[in-house]
Amino acid sequence: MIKMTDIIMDGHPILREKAASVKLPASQEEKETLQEMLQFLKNSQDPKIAEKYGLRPGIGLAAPQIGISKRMIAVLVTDDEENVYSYALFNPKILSHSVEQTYLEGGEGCLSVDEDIPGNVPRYARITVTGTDLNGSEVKLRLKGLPAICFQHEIDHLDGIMFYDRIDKKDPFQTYGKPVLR
Ligand SMILES: O=C(O)C[C@@H](Cc1ccccc1)[C@H](O)SCc1ccccc1
Ligand code: NI
Repeated sequence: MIKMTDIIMDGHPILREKAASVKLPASQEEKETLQEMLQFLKNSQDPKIAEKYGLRPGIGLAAPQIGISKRMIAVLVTDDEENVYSYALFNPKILSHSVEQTYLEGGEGCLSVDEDIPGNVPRYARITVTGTDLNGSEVKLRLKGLPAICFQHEIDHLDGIMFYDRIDKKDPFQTYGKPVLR
């Protein structure tokens, strides 16, 4: 199982690389890794398991964060209407996005960053994402709210972008449209 000791921390060069596309169909090993990434999120959101293994709750994880520079992400997030988004995708890509922006009220965090970095992170309010799931099927998702922010955070990891790169240095608490409440 993936534990916090498997998470690569900020400063490691792999978090600044552009991850390689996964040649499809994915290998058995790549499928097992992606499945383990989703399982980590489930474990991290289970109070008993998280407590037992000292897991930080996570709603997303990108393969570079476990030392694998491949375009693979897992997302396990609930939106404000209690819809659960549980996805493990190869080669996720933002196909289109709104002009309208948003930001997560209170700022963002990252499993690869221990310290709190204050500031609002501008994100697209709505995105259309595609990718290939563990069964090899193409998935197309239209997202808004926290799921949209989460997918953008994870896809940024595949391009070597950390959330704090996007915080305005001159005015970190600048707002971007209507906030997504935690
Ligand atoms: O480091 C990661 O990629 C996982 C992040 C993803 C994330 C951070 C901020 C906003 C959206 C996604 C972790 O899940 S940080 C923990 C967390 C938990 C609930 C809500 C926001 C952040
Ligand atoms: Ni992160």
